[in-house]
Amino acid sequence: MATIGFIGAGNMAEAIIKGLISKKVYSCDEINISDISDNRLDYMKSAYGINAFKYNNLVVSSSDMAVLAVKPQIAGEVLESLDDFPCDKPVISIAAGLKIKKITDLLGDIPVIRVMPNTPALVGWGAAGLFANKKGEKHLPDAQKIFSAIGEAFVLSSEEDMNIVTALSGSGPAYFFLFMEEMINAAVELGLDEKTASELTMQTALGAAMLAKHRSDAGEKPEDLRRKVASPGGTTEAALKELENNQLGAIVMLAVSRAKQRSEELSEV
Ligand SMILES: NC(=O)C1=CN([C@@H]2O[C@H](COP(=O)(O)OP(=O)(O)OC[C@H]3O[C@@H](n4cnc5c(N)ncnc54)[C@H](OP(=O)(O)O)[C@@H]3O)[C@@H](O)[C@H]2O)C=CC1
Ligand SMILES: O=C(O)[C@@H]1CCC=N1
Repeated sequence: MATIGFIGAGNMAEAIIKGLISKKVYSCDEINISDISDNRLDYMKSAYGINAFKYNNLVVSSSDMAVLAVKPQIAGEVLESLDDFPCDKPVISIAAGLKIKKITDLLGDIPVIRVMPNTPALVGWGAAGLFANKKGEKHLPDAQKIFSAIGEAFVLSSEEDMNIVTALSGSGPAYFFLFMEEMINAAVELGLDEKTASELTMQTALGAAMLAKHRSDAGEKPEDLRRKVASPGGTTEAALKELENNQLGAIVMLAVSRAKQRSEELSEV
């Protein structure tokens, strides 16, 4: 699929790039990156055999599609520094909170596709929300192809929804990792060795996610599956009561709302 260039080659760009190479969506020589850090460029070049550039402008001019993958706080200054941006070159922005309007204010009336990916893209299990401006709509199939190759891609009906998607699936992997960390800690504190605790936790998380995904086709929801684990008067019921009594639902609501609010705040920087 022609060439793709990443402005900023950090954690999320690496997850996408590794996914794209392993799924053969792009070959290594069709992927360009730029980054402020020479060490990072050297690492990415040697790890993936892709083309590394010191200057963001060179990545734009060498690529058919540009992916903006720097932190939202510096996205404005990075965009301002891109000279004479071609009016027909599509930009995929993965920066949390960064609105399409800010991008077109700085680069002109160009095709823009906002995407909120997540790091499981690294292993082909990403989840991404996409929204394009009018000019970007014709590039949406290409963007969907890219993000479906490394997971699942969902086109959103409004740009506003991007803040919720950011709080849900963009940040979401971290919530599950924290839950896994806490499960491992609990098992270790109760006397299990760390390796066994860690492997059992990971396999359980994977199994639960796979089961939920498979059974959703048959109309079964996570709450139905939860009930099948919790035998009346059994161990799971005892544990779930503790989670409920300690307001797990309210804590999750608070966390996801705060992430959404932070995404909205990042639109203002
Ligand atoms: N991490 C995640 O799970 C997700 C992140 N995102 C979004 O992806 C974007 C990148 O996040 P993430 O990969 O985590 O962040 P990182 O900090 O890991 O990556 C950003 C990279 O850009 C580099 N950089 C800094 N300034 C410039 C510049 N002027 N020109 C070119 N490169 C520069 C940084 O270098 P240095 O570190 O030296 O400053 C760093 O290597 C963010 O906008 C974030 O909102 C979206 C979904 C999920
Ligand atoms: O934490 C962040 O701001 C980024 C966006 C979603 C995941 N990581």
